[in-house]
Amino acid sequence: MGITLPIAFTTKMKKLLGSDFEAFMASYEEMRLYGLRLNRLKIDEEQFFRISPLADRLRPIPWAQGGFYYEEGDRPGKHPHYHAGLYYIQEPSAMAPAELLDVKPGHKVLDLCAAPGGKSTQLAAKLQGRGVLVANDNARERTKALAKNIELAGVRNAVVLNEEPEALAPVFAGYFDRILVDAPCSGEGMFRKEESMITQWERHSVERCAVMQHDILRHAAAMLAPGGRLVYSTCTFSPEENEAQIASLLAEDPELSVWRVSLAHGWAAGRPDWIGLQDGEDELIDNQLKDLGEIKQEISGTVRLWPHLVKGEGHYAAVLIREGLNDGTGHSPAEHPHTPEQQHSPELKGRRERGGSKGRDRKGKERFSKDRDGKGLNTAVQPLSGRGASKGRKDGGGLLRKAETEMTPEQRWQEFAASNVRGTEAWQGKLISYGSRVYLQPDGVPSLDGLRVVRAGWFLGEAGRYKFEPSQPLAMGLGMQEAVRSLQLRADDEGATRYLKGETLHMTAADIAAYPLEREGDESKTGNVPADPKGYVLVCIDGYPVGWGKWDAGTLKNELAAGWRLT
Ligand SMILES: C[S@@+](CC[C@H](N)C(=O)[O-])C[C@H]1O[C@@H](n2cnc3c(N)ncnc32)[C@H](O)[C@@H]1O
Repeated sequence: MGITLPIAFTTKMKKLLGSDFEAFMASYEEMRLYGLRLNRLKIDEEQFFRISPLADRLRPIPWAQGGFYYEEGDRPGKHPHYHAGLYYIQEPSAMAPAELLDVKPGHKVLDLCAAPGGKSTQLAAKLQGRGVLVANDNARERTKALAKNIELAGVRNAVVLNEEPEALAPVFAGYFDRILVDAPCSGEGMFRKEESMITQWERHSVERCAVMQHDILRHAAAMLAPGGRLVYSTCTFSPEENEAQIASLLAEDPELSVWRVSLAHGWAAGRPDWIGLQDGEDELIDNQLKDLGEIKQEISGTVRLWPHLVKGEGHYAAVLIREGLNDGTGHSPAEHPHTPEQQHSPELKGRRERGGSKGRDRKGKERFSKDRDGKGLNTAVQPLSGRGASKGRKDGGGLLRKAETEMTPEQRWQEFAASNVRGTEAWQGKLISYGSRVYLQPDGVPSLDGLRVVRAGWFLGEAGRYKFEPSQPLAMGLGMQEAVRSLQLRADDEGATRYLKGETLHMTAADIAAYPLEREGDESKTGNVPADPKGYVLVCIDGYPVGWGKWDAGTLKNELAAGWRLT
C-alpha cells in the first residue's frame, strides 16, 4: 500500500468496523476516482456531449445530476471549456450533499462553509438564477477562490461573505429555505485523495473539530426557516464529527428532525450505535429535550458513503427538516416569526445588537474593509447618490464634463449597458455600488451592514470618471446573445488558446458580430453585424463566453484579467 495511515486511525476504525475493516482497508490499495460536474446553469448533457472531446470517456456518477467520472489523463482543467465555466472538477462523493438539499428555483439558500465553492456552484445551478445563494466562509484567503469559482460558473444571484456563523445568525435569523453545512472536519475520508490530509488530521484533532462543528451547526439551525431543510456533511468517518453532532443538535432543538435518506448507490445508513462509544461524547447530548432512543432511531436515517462500498471517497451526510410550512419557493423575511425584527430568542437578539454595532465606529460611521481584490470595500450598501458620485463632482471640468462626472456608478453602468448588453431592463435585482464597483444584488437580501462582504451580488464592473469597465464576472454570467458584439471562436482554434493566454488578436469588422453558434452542416453566419463594431466584444468559445476584448481598427485588445488566463 502506498499510503501510510496513522495507527491511531486504523485502530479506531478496526474497533468501529469489525468484520468490514478488511474491505475498508483494501480500498486504500485502489486508485482514487476523478469527477467533474457539468454546470447546468450554462449547458446540459446533450449539448455538452455534442461539443466535448471528453464525451466518449465520461461515465455518469449515479447520485449527481450532471456528474461524471473522468480518466486521470484527461486533464479537463486545461481545456477551454473549463475556462468557459462549463464544468467544475469535484470529487464524486462530494457531489452528494448538494443533491440531498433539494434546492428549487426561488429558494433562499445558504452555503455556510463554502470555500472553494464546489457545492456553491452546484447549488447555484439548481437555483437556475432565481432566488438567492449566500456563500460564506470564515477563512478570508479561501473566499478569493470561492468568489472566483462562483463567477467562473456564471452565477448571477449570489452574495459572498467572509463571516463567522455567529455574526450571520442574527442578520439571517429564520431566513433560509435551504442550508448546507459542509463542515470543516478531520478529513479522514480524504486520505486516499490527498495524502496531505493525514498530516492535517494529526494536527487538527477530531475533538477540536467536533467542538467547532457543534458551534457552526447551532448557528446554522437558527437561520433555517420553518419547513426548511438543512444538510450537514463531512468528509470524515469519526462518529464524534458525524452522528454525535446530529444527535446533540436534535437534542437541543426539538423542532428539527431527520429526513431519512434512501439507501441507493451503495450508500450505508448512519450508525447511532457508535454514539457514546467515545469518551465524553455523552456530554454532547446532555440536557436533551428529546428522548435519546428516539434520537438514535432518527440518526439511522443519516447516511455514510464508504470508499469500499461506493465509487468515491468517504463522506457523511444528514438531512434535517425544521417543523413548519414552507411552500418551497421562498418567502420574504417579514412573513414568518423568525425575522430579525421579531426575534423571540433573547440570546440571538443580544447577538444581533452586538453584530449591528460592530459595523460602526463610535461616531456612527460605516466600517470599511478591503475586498478580495484589494479594493476599499464599504461594508454598507452604497446609496445611489453615495460616495462614488461625490468623488466625481470634485474634479469636473466644462459643463458637459461636469455633468458626466456627476453620474453615479449605477448610472455609468446603465449607460454602458444601453450600448453593450441586451435585455438588462428585464433583469431582477437591485443595483448597488461599493465605491466605484457596481453589483446587481438579488432581491430580498437583508442589509449586510456590519458584515464582511466579499461580493455584494453579481459584480458588473467598475465606474471610472468618464466610462464604465465591464468585469470578468459580467462576461461569465452573460449568454452569448446578450452581448451587442461577440466573437465566436472554436475550442480547437488557435485563436481560442491565444485569447485565453492573454494575447491580442487581429481580425476584421466582419468577424465581430452577433451570430448563432454554427450548427452541424450549417457553416453560414446569419446574425447581424453591429452598426459599430468598435468597442467591447464578448469573446465566446463554442458559444460560451470566456471574457471581454476591445475591438478597434482590426485589433482585438485582450481584456482578460491576469488571474483568469491560461498558464
Ligand atoms: C470542507 S470545506 C468546504 C468545502 C466546500 N463546501 C466545497 O464544496 O468546495 C470546509 C470549509 O469550512 C470553512 N470553515 C471553517 N470554520 C468555519 C466557520 N467557523 N465558519 C464558516 N466556515 C468555516 C473552512 O475555511 C473551509 O473552507
